[in-house]
Amino acid sequence: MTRSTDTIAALASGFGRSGVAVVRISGAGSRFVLETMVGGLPEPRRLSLRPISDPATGELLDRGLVAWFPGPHSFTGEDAAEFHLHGSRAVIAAVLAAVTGLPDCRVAEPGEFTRRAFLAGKLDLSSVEGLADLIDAETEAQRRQALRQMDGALAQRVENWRGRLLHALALAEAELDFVDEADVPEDLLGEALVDAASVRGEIAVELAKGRGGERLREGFTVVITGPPNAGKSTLLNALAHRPAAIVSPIPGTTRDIIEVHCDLGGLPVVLVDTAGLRDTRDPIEQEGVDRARARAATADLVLRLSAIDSPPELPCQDDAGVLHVCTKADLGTTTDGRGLVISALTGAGLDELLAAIRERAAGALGGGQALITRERHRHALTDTVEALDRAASAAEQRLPAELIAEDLRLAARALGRVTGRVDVDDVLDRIFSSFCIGK
Ligand SMILES: Nc1nc2c(c(=O)[nH]1)N(C=O)[C@@H](CNc1ccc(C(=O)N[C@@H](CCC(=O)O)C(=O)O)cc1)CN2
Ligand SMILES: Nc1nc2c(ncn2[C@@H]2O[C@H](COP(=O)(O)OP(=O)(O)OP(=O)(O)O)[C@@H](O)[C@H]2O)c(=O)[nH]1
Ligand SMILES: [Mg+2]
Repeated sequence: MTRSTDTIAALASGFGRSGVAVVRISGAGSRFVLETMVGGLPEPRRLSLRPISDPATGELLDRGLVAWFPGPHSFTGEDAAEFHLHGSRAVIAAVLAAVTGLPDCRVAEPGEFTRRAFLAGKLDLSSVEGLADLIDAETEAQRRQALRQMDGALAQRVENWRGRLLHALALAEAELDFVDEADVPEDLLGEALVDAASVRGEIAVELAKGRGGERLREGFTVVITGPPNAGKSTLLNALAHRPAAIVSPIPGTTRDIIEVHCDLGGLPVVLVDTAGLRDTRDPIEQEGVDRARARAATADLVLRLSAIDSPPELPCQDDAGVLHVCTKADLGTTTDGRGLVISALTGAGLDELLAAIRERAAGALGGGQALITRERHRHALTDTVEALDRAASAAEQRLPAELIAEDLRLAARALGRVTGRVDVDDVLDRIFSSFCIGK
């Protein structure tokens, strides 16, 4: 049903009512769509105001801006078109129905425009991922990282490494060709191994930088824990600036995990409210407590709350993953050694708490210069380093040059997975299925 030769159409702008909505079309039938719905092809790559009508009935559907992008110089590489419409549900629905009613035209699958752009060689796989991240970016730091990757920062670096490894491989193979001859020009294999070692070193530096790039995509997770009634939900609401969680004086109010995405000075932080930790006979509350413990175990940072008018859980020593917070400061004064002191009621201490979270997040997310932004990249680069290590140890053991060449080949191949030069089929569906429709 979903042929790659079909002409595809989709709403590219957000769903629901908007000022202007963009319907995108790509494929060989784009020309026919324009001829039948706007009476001809407008000037390429310019917006032209045109009446848009239903080809079946001739009824006017909207008066909008229309663009024509003849292939191969389009986003997908195919003939493509756009309708910039008045953004009502009715106009969008009518235009999409009209387009997809034409022969060999259908609604696009999620990510299908970008998939076609990739298959046409317009984007490499890491740029596709960067594009997906750019669409999902919620904060400034995420936008910068995504744009850098979309623009090829990772691809260029990986292609540089791969080119050098392919050169080293060529040297190793040349040595193979020379084995039977008396005068091997130089130590070709030795030179190949020196080059490979320098590539290995550069990749290892990137791998050693930590998971800042991956964390920046996902957000720095801060889990609020503590006994019932400590003021966890109240703190979440105060930091989120909205009543995301129910607050009440009854201990055991929160059961489900509640997540709020925040922008802390450009850094993505996911704040998580959890059930108060206590032993309980209520099976539903117990499930909440179990979930709270599990979530805290995977947090980047745990805020361990205790109210000033209840005994603290000693000791209150902060460590890399835990910050102790004493809540309800407006109710008392004995705060010695109980960590940061706040009152969600008066707002006291909240700025200090936010600064402490931001500082930890900034440390964990790195300087925003990471090349590795996904586990997929980390895997491929780790495989590359392992193959290069095998090549080096084979050389040390004076094993046949064929074996060394084979490991160099495997190393280059692992790098090729990052940009999608090799082994793409298994990752394509995974990457494109995370796209929204119209991209
Ligand atoms: N209206 C509209 N805005 C948009 C997009 C779009 O498709 N439509 N984009 C969609 O993501 C982004 C812009 N990205 C684009 C990337 C390449 C081409 C393109 O036509 N490339 C051709 C020609 C390049 C040129 O002549 O400068 C090519 O690569 O051959 C268009 C948009 C964001 N804004
Ligand atoms: N005076 C004062 N009361 C507070 C403060 N923060 C929370 N409270 C009150 O403490 C009670 C419990 O607050 P919650 O935020 O629901 O506490 P919780 O830790 O989420 O409780 P559970 O969901 O039951 O685990 C509510 O009545 C809040 O209004 C504060 O800073 N000062
Ligand atoms: Mg609560």
